[in-house]
Amino acid sequence: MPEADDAPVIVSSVPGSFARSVLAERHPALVQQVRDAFPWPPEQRRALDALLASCTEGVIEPLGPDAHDRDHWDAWGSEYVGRSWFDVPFLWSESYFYRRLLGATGYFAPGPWQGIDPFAPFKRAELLGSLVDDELAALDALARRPAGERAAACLQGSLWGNRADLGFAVGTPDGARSGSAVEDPPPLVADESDALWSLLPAERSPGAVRSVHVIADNAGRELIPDLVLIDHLLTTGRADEVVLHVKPYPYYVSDATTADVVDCARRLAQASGSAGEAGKRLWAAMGDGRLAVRAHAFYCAPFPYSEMPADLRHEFADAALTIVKGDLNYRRLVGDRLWSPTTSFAGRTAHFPGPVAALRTLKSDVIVGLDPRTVARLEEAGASGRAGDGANQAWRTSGTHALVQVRPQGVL
Ligand SMILES: O=P(O)(O)OC[C@H]1O[C@](O)(CO)[C@@H](O)[C@@H]1O
Repeated sequence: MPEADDAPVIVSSVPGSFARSVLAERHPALVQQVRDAFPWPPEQRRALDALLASCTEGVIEPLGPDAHDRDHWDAWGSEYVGRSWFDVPFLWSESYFYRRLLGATGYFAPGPWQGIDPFAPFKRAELLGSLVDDELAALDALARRPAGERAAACLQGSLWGNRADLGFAVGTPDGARSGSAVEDPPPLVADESDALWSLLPAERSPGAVRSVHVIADNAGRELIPDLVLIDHLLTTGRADEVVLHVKPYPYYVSDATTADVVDCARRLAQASGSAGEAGKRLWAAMGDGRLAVRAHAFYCAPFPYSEMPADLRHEFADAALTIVKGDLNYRRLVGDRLWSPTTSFAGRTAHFPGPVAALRTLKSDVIVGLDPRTVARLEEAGASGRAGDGANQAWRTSGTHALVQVRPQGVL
């Protein structure tokens, strides 16, 4: 696989590819699930049916003339209009699919369905589920452990929370996957946790305010451990303030919006024991500005982070560290291309305006920053960890593996 900047952009037209399966199987299944999840009026049902036909057999059509963001999407990809969804960059077609799905449900248009999150029933079921109760109760035992162990556990919880996303469950044979309560996770394929902590020492002399940014991924069982990690950073003095970046509208099924942050903070604050204490601290931190939420329009744009606008660049440049969560953010961070897995992570993230860490379980073909022995071991073992199971690339997409990769500023 190529290492140069001209590594092939991932498209969905390659038979048997992961990207093809997302468009051919996952998107139609999702349209059906959203259609069934609400008593939509006829107009929305017709629009969802039209989207289903378009994304499976049709071509990309422009947004309607009244769409508030028509100009944006014209600028972002008018050259794709009239082409098959499968033939354009995977990152673009997925992003546009979610934009169209929300358009079909009336999310953007003035009227009674405006602002209704079509994925809310799935998010709500997860947040109210007993798995969250178990994960919150586990925080009591964590509170009794030494500081170093607590830090490591908070980081692991946030990392493996990425395995619990709902979009990933759509179309999988078992319908859902285990999440942050991973019993016995395999070793990380890259573990630069020490470098991450070294950027945020707890002991330090008084000085400038230290900001940490977290680019969130999924709500629910991922965002709760993210918030626990944020609480840990704030209470241990590793961060003076945290900025949590979320999506400006529902996206990729379970991606967190501001409403989801509030729901998760409330779920924590209403829990008993250590979880409740953390929740109340987080609630207070949001109230006094030590925990701020941002929902920049760029987070739903179909582009890599190398193309982020100047105002976001400016924010990250001043951060002690930006933690980038999840698979989609990883694709946007390093570029949605078929890189050689040994391509340098520092090189691929050199565009990022400040120290950056990726916490991600592997759910797509994009991967960089591995050492050759790890690649050989993964390709030998396939997805399951059993040698010779015949699925030697599945480790990239199965969500069973995870990584912590860090680029401290200035290391290229
Ligand atoms: O929630 P995450 O970790 O960003 O994962 C979402 C992943 O799901 C997919 O969209 C497939 O549906 C991947 O392409 C994407 O990267």
